[in-house]
Amino acid sequence: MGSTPPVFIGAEEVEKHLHRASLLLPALEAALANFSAGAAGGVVQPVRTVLPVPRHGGPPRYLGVMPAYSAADDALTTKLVTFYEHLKDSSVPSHQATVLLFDPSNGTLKAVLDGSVITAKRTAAVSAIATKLLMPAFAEVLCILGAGVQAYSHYDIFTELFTFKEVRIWNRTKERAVKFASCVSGPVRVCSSAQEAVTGADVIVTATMATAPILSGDWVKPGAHINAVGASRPDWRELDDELMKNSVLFVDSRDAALTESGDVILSGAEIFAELGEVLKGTKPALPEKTTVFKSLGMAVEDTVAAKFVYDAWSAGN
Ligand SMILES: NC(=O)C1=CN([C@@H]2O[C@H](COP(=O)(O)OP(=O)(O)OC[C@H]3O[C@@H](n4cnc5c(N)ncnc54)[C@H](O)[C@@H]3O)[C@@H](O)[C@H]2O)C=CC1
Ligand SMILES: O=C(O)C1=NCCCC1
Repeated sequence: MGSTPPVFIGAEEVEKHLHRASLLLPALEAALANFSAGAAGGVVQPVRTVLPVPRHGGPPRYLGVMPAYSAADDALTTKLVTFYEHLKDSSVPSHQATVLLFDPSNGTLKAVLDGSVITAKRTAAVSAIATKLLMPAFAEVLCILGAGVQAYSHYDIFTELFTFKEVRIWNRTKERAVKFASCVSGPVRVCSSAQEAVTGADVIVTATMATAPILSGDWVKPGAHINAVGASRPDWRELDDELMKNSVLFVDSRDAALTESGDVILSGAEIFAELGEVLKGTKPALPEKTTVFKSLGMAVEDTVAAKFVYDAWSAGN
């Protein structure tokens, strides 16, 4: 008797079962806390392997390999994600991902899932978790720097969960920011400079492919909260030294931040806590201070998201 072949769950099906990123919040909060509990939390997750794809004269290109096992969910996955700086005249997204879901009891591959929707939604949901804990009371202005895939997923969950009076966007190429403002469901102010967008903002999301700082500490309102989502290589930056050194720094994973984050490594900023430690209550949130959540993205976030989608898909089949 042959074994059952793995199912393929494409982007449309993933979107159907994960129409709102907020559906992932309980599973992600638990996964972050379990991760930060060490061995007792039952998360097995090495820092991702990132393979450069060399090509003479070309822009940076990488393949990331992200395995994780979560005992609480009894779920085993690995995500394969390529991230390529946009090639000129390419319509291909800069990030493309696939998640492989295994049966942990026997090692059999059960499903191959589109990972791009999962990556967009779980990243935004984790930023929303950080924001709920770290943003100042009475936050009124949301500012998004970058107008790509992550900008859209962050807009969706932030406007679902929080009540901002104003949303602002800036992008290096203004056309993309204008397109963003015309595509999303609510009013958005398109700003001509990052400084204009940031000034007076209470919550800031940086989600660009920048390799040098685009956000300066000078511009940031004291007490604001920043979700720093881009700059996932040790020599890439989104935030300047002043902001990194004068904020309270939260990360998803200390090991990953000290291996992969140019903003952390090159500024020498001290890490205050992992988000999971705040969720467990072993570290305080300090929302009255200026706070930075440096997000790098963790494999276990993909594990719980893939399990969520697979379970919903299985229930409907
Ligand atoms: N922390 C996490 O869990 C994750 C982080 N990311 C990172 O988030 C960032 C955004 O990802 P996506 O929205 O998928 O990418 P995208 O390619 O869809 O959008 C990137 C945006 O950055 C802008 N941009 C490109 N180069 C720039 C530069 N040098 N300076 C300023 N802006 C620039 C582009 O105009 C574009 O609007 C990337 O750095 C990506 O690697 C992506 C997935 C997960
Ligand atoms: O967590 C992820 O997935 C990614 N993080 C940084 C950039 C590539 C994808």
